[in-house]
Amino acid sequence: MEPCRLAATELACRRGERLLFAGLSLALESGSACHVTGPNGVGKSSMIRIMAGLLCPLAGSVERQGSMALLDQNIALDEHQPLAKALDFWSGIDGSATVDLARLGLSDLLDVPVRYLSTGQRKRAALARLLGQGADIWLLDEPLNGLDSEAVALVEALVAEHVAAGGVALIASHQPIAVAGMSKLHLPDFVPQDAYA
Ligand SMILES: Nc1ncnc2c1ncn2[C@@H]1O[C@H](COP(=O)(O)OP(=O)(O)OP(=O)(O)O)[C@@H](O)[C@H]1O
Repeated sequence: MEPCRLAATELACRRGERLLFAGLSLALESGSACHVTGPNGVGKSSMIRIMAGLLCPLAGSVERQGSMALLDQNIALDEHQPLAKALDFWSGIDGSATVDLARLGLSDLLDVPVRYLSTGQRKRAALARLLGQGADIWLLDEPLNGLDSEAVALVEALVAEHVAAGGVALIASHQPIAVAGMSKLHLPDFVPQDAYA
């Protein structure tokens, strides 16, 4: 994997009338991961979307070096297609990264239409999409939602492997996630609202 980097400098984010965070900085170099924590509504998903370039910050900047993949609640798979076909559509676009569908527990589900997949199965399918992209930088928004304990351990292993291979991972999750060496960024519950008045 080529060296990659994801950094934010002095980010601020406002949603509606509320300033969610301000003065937020971080720098993730190749081979590092960060767990963004904080209670519901503090702005974890908003931060991930800013890092992905999908949401404009109120202030600050983001630096990205390397290809990026985003895993969130939208799995972007055709609900009407069997899982194999829905995944094939993207592998035709993403390229040739090989995905071990058996490891993800998807081998027996390939002929099932995406709309019939359970919550955890959908998340596993989203992980297949993530791995298929072969991206340097992973942005994961609540990747453990809906997963059983075995699948949680699998996600932890996948992140550890990605980081060991020189990738970067930024993970927003209110659940504990065990990856050796991963840093933590706790978004504050209280932010003075007059900082950018
Ligand atoms: N499009 C929007 N317009 C206005 N406010 C929004 C919008 N999207 C989100 N918000 C608000 O921004 C705040 C932060 O939302 P966000 O989803 O980033 O939080 P979160 O920390 O990821 O929460 P959770 O742990 O519940 O997933 C919430 O109060 C939410 O209502």
